[in-house]
Amino acid sequence: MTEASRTAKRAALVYNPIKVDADALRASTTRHAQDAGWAEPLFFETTVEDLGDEVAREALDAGVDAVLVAGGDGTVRAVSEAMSGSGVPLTIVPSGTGNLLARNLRLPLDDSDTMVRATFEGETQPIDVGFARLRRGDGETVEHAFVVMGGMGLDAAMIANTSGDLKKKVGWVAYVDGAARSLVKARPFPVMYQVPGHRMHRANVQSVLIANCGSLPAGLELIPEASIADGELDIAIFQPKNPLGWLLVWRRVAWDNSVLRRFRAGREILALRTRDNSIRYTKGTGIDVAASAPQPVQLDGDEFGEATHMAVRIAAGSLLVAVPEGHTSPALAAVRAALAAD
Ligand SMILES: Nc1ncnc2c1ncn2[C@@H]1O[C@H](COP(=O)(O)OP(=O)(O)OP(=O)(O)O)[C@@H](O)[C@H]1O
Repeated sequence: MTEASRTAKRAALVYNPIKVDADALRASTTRHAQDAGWAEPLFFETTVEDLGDEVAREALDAGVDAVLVAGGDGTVRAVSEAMSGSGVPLTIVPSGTGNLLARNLRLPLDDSDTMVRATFEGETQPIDVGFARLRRGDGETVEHAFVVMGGMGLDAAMIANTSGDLKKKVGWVAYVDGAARSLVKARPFPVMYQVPGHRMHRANVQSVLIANCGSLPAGLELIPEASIADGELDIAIFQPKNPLGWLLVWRRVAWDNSVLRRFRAGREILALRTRDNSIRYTKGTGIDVAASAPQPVQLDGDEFGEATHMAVRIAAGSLLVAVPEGHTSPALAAVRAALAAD
């Protein structure tokens, strides 16, 4: 090893081999690393057993200066979990059907070369990461991160009921099919929930959704105010009274939030609808939700089994993401403004 290669910076690429063109991505990472004077990159593949968190920790232990992740939302979630708090920047190379984090950061979705280059020449921005500690029915606890959103109840059941084959064919539209099948069995369940600094509530809910950012594919805005860098989580408590109530929820999610909000007249219509309390929004640095019976949980669109208790906290600004030079998005612009004001 030469003196130069010992002191040069090094990147690691973590990728899901069933989701990406591995040869092309490795070649592009090597080429951009060389151009920037960095050492030969390290390459790690995810496996069915390790969705990416273990190899990302291996890369961090090897002392890398940057990590790139290429895969679907599950891979991005797992790698972000390992990288949170490390101070090492993460580049998201969009590769799945959802690309939820990349969409929320308004990153280019079809230009992996630009994202790879951002690792070596771009800028970094801190974003928040959510952590959900789940207590299982048998008392066991596990903690996992989410970068986009987590939830307990119907939203998780909907994901569990979504066929993988259909998702491959039609992408996120498949969740509508999952939702339809879950709705047939949907029963509200009683929970106690508390946001730090607020009183405890008791409610019959169909779903509790906790968002770090608010955009879903197809232009749906689930929690439009959710910002990925405000140090707070946006929480939606779904309390439809009956299956028809879900039509109201979907109307609000798909129509009100995505369409009406863009127009002033639309915003006036929205204001008139606040009496319909099928969704209650709140905000906080976390939430504790206790259910009387185990309920399904999802994190960033992947099933995480059932839990009786979910304690969610935010690790504010704990993940550094690489963005192309000069890149901005509403969420990142807000962070820059806040940093400039300090
Ligand atoms: N080496 C591998 N061989 C086979 N399957 C793998 C391998 N590595 C990961 N997987 C599988 O890939 C899935 C994770 O995929 P990933 O999150 O990258 O995409 P996705 O869930 O389809 O995301 P999206 O919803 O964005 O398309 C897991 O089911 C995991 O078991």
